[in-house]
Amino acid sequence: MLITNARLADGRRCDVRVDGERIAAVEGGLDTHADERVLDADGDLLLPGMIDTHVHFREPGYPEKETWATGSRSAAAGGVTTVVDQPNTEPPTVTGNAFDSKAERAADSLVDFGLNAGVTADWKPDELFARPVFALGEVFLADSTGEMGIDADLFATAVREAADHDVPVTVHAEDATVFDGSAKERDDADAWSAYRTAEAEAIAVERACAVGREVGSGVHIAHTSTPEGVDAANEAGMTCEVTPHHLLLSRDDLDDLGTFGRMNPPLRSEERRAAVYDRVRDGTVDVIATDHAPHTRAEKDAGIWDAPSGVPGVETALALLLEEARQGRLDYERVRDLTATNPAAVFDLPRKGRVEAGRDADLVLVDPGSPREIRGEELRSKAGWTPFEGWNGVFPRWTMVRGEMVYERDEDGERFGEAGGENVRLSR
Ligand SMILES: NC(=O)N[C@@H](CC(=O)O)C(=O)O
Ligand SMILES: [Zn+2]
Ligand SMILES: [Zn+2]
Repeated sequence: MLITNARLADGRRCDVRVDGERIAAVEGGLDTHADERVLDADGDLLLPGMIDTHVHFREPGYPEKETWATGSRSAAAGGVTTVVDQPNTEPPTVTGNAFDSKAERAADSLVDFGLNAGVTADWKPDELFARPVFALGEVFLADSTGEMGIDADLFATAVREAADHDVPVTVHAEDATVFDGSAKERDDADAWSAYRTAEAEAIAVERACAVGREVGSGVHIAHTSTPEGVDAANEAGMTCEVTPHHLLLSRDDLDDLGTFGRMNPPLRSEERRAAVYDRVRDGTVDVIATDHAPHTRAEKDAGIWDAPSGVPGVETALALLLEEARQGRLDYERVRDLTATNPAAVFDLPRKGRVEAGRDADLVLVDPGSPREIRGEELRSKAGWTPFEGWNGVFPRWTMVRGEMVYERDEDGERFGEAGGENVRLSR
């Protein structure tokens, strides 16, 4: 297959030859081979597919919230070619059997995937590390959906075990001992942000990084929501990720969002949001990941202390970032690095993350000048809602995973490919 007349994030014009699952060449003026399929990119932007290192696809256990089939369609339509699933399913992914049963469900995935292993008091590290685990994580330092919060001793043990097996660790860093209990008297949506304080994140990030340094290994901080958290991770020499919702939404949006804006860590002040954005723009933040955490409308439509935490996001992340780039607030190379090149480097995926000969043909084509309005009910996630209702997003014309089209949109409508996703820790 030859993709002609593409523009890369760095502005280069080129053709891209795809041979089977891999990129064979990236050059200007490649000649078409006999019988070769030609895809004209019409000068549009060709990016490496997004590697979303943080999704909750909910199987096994909660198929009413999401399945691998629906979650991965949402990913494909959003330009995400690899997803990494988190362990707070039912059963939690803390034993060999639980990992195996999740791997069976993941066979429904349209896109490539990683499967994380979790840590609870009764986890089985030997069983887990004998399997193709993507990372240990998210390791919960405080309770979130699934109530998998653990204590400091178990965390230190877990980081040591992971280092022994050369497996990366990702951390949900909040410290419940510094949550503000006085907020519990309120029942407005902002009470959640008042309760789970910014300080609770900073303290937990520092603690997690200190353990990483002691053990002599890296930890990756999931969904950092404050400039203090980002800076603490960065100063300790660790990596971190930011979600689109912490980048683009703040406590000021909670009047509109209500309990649909409840997530962990919670939305922060407009000042903190803007400071996080600065750190995303200047490269202090390594990765954008969605923490795609679908819950049904019915579940979210509850009081602030009863609604589950989490928002969907795998389909809208890259589209929102490309709209930020269209508006001139980010550049395309930064978007590429945050969504593909950096996650591939941080999590050691040498075949992913770049439009370069030898890498997997995980590719997304977008017309960067043509945004579309986001409508929750049109997204493929079972959630059927989004905190970005009515925002603009620049969505893919097509998405390809290892040379296979998984999503295409044109004047004739939309088409999805077949389930063919592979575990990225196998055979690599
Ligand atoms: N972020 C959330 O608010 N919720 C996540 C869990 C998590 O990532 O902490 C979920 O699984 O629902
Ligand atoms: Zn989390
Ligand atoms: Zn999460």
